[in-house]
Amino acid sequence: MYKILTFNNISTRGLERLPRERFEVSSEIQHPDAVLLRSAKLHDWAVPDTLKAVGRAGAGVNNIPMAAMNERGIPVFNAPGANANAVKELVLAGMFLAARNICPAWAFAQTLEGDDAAMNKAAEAGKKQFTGFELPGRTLGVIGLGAIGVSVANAAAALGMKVVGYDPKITVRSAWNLESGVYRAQSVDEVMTASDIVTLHVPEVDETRGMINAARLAASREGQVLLNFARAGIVDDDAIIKALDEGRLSRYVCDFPAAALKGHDGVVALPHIGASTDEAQENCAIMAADEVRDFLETGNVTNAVNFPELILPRNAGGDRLTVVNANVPNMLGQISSALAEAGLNIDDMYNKSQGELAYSVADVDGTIPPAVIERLQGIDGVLMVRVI
Ligand SMILES: NC(=O)c1ccc[n+]([C@@H]2O[C@H](COP(=O)([O-])OP(=O)(O)OC[C@H]3O[C@@H](n4cnc5c(N)ncnc54)[C@H](O)[C@@H]3O)[C@@H](O)[C@H]2O)c1
Ligand SMILES: O=C(O)CC[C@@H](O)C(=O)O
Repeated sequence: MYKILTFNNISTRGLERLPRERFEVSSEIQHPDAVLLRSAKLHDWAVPDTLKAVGRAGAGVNNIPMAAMNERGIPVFNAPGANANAVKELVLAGMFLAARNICPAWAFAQTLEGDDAAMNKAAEAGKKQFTGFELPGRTLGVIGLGAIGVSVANAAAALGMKVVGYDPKITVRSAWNLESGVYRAQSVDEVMTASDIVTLHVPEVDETRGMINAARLAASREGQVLLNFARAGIVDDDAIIKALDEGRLSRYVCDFPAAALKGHDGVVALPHIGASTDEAQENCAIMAADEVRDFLETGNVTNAVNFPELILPRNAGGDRLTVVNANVPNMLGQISSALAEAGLNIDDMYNKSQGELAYSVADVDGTIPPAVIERLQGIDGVLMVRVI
């Protein structure tokens, strides 16, 4: 029986993928084999020795202590693209909100008083302050052309916008999916100066933290609208307020309320609802649950951000050994020697590496004795050993 600890509300459609006869799933489990979570922050969590996998029912993994997971040889699975449509739709809503001054116009309408005639008269008199602009012909800058960025870029192109995109590590898949008319910028600065509206779709990592800062905003196109449905840390909130006050930015629409932003007329801050649709929550939960289940039951890896993709069809017969180790020389030799010395033959084996980690799955022709497991665990650089 595998034990799965949940940290957030995970859609029941996802939890149903973990059959109760083989998986115990609860938010109060001790000694979990795996966790499923959304945005809960695990940085201060004492990682239990029993943990073998993390399933993030979403895209971003900045709430997970990746270094600690790598040190223990624990894969972190996520759900790439599973909430991209939900975020794209909210980004489009954000563009329309900003272009048509919908939030202040709505706030104004709520202040109207009197009978219908008086309200109508005041509405007609006041509406000129909310004159906006239309999107066709305007330039949208998209920073980060992954699942969400590509989806937003294509939708904006379909609305008649010019689109400028920047992503130095764009994948072949994203490049294939991207509208051919999207102009490829060479830098963040180029996007900032070329665009009427800029939208951010990068992960929060060291390289992107504080990416939109005072210098970049000072050089941006005057009156720009900035949309941030990626992560709070990518943007310097104090610099945003200054840019709004100076008119460099006309509106900042984001998914991340913060003290520095509160109460400013130019800010529309939503409560991190980019992925909050039934469809996205189900897609993410199903994908993460399937990935974690497959890893626990077969050792196969799909969509782990820190592990190589590895799928080895099960060779019927003996045990399956999985080993995670530091990506250094002579590990495979030591692993196969330990098996050979115990008289075990390897029927099938697959080894791959990614970054600092290497992962091996081997099907052997018998039962792996506890002494061999202990020996494997004792090899310098071996981080995790499992027999399935
Ligand atoms: N508001 C929400 O609820 C919500 C929902 C989903 C995702 N997100 C955030 O959006 C981010 C993007 O999601 P996604 O599904 O598109 O992820 P993704 O991995 O498909 O795409 C991210 C893209 O950013 C690019 N990138 C990385 N560093 C870059 C840099 N310095 N400059 C330009 N591009 C860079 C990558 O090459 C990649 O193509 C997530 O990491 C997450 O933080 C927020
Ligand atoms: O689970 C959520 O609601 C948010 C998820 C989102 O931030 C993500 O990175 O996928």
